[in-house]
Amino acid sequence: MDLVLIRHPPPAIDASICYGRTDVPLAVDADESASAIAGRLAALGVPSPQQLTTSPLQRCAHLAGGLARHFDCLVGVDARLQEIDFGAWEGQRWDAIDRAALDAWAADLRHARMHGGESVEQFEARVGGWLELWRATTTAPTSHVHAVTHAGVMRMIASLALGKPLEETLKWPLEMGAVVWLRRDPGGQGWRLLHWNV
Ligand SMILES: Cc1cc2ncn([C@H]3O[C@H](COP(=O)(O)O)[C@@H](O)[C@H]3O)c2cc1C
Repeated sequence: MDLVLIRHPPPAIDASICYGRTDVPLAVDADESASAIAGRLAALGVPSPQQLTTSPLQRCAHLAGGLARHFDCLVGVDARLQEIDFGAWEGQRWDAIDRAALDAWAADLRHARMHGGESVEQFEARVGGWLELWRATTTAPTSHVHAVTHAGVMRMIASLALGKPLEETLKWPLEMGAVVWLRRDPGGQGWRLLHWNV
């Protein structure tokens, strides 16, 4: 089975601001973005979705709506696909956040939650719970799950699925609106990365 993960298009927020669970609107038209992404999916040879799953945040849900109109399919919402919660850091400029707090977070990325939001460990449990849905699935080997989600979620899924440290996948470039395609072969050892950031 295949996982096709789609990052939302650009949100209307300055890149210097910290945002994770903040519900930022899209800066672009959802239907136009959906058409462009659908063209990219077709060029890759991804089968049309029969159903889409999306993060509840509008930057994803609105794109999922556009894709659902384009493909004439259903959309389901799954809160496990929401971006990490940066707590008190949400909405602050990254360069305005206390340097010592940022350093302490980077030094213990897995457990630190001095911002009062989610630790990476908590985030991993939530996102991993969603990925686990597809581990023991008995669906046909050709089945595809299409999900609209966030950069942090996609990097966490790649880390868990490919057995790579999150510190590594956090460094992989991932554009707004980018597609990631993972495949789990029947009887295979695990997931393979077919495409990253296309
Ligand atoms: C450990 C960790 C550090 C992060 N720093 C930024 N993001 C993530 O949160 C922000 C919102 O993502 P999007 O635009 O796709 O909704 C981005 O900066 C993204 O990289 C992170 C996520 C995680 C898990």
